[in-house]
Amino acid sequence: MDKSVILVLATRNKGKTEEIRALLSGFPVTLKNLDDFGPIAEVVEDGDTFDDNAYKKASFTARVLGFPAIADDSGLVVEALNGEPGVYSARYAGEDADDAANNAKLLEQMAGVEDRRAAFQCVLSIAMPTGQALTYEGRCDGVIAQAPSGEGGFGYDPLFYCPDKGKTFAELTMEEKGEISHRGRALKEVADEFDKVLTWIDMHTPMQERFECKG
Ligand SMILES: O=P(O)(O)OP(=O)(O)OP(=O)(O)OC[C@H]1O[C@@H](n2cnc3c(O)ncnc32)[C@H](O)[C@@H]1O
Ligand SMILES: [Mg+2]
Repeated sequence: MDKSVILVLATRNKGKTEEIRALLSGFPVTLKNLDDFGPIAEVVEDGDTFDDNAYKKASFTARVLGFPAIADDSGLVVEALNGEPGVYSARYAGEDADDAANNAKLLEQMAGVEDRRAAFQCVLSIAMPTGQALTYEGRCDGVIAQAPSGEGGFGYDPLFYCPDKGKTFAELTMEEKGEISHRGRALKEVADEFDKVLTWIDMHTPMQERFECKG
């Protein structure tokens, strides 16, 4: 009998969804999207840190849906901008800003700035309906390019230049990005101790709900 634990992917970002699905493929987990359930309220991401917001998203989703959930809170931290846009990365150019508007604002803020060092950071929270959670982190250093380049990825990828690769994140394949990205590194931490994660989920799951059974 195959055992597969159900995990709800608590994100509304299509780019993240694709990357996390690819990076967790091959692991004994049935990953559900928020769309697989009825409408649920959006979490207010008003935490001061990636940790706070990741936990808020994961624990809210797990509590409301009754399944363990995994959430990603991530963003771009730019040295010369005192860590901005940071936790405001998704709405840097305003509440309803899209990627193009955020990228345009970033370039504007960086006009004439010599120190272009930046890092993508990611915190993953895996939470149970009871509120207990595991936390994983990943980081990737790079520099802000002078102009966008590349068609892949999402968000700030066209402006995030990775010196080791000689390319922006948007010029990498999803697989190449996953090998070095903040998200890829955080998920590698999860993958490295996947047995522990499964045991932990099992321990915090009521007996009758423990596994989806196949075969
Ligand atoms: O909260 P969810 O529903 O997961 O989706 P979101 O897009 O709002 O996600 P965040 O609140 O974590 O905000 C992260 C923002 O940081 C940027 N970002 C994060 N990871 C990125 C990546 O791998 N490549 C490019 N930009 C990224 C991008 O602008 C995201 O919208
Ligand atoms: Mg968000």
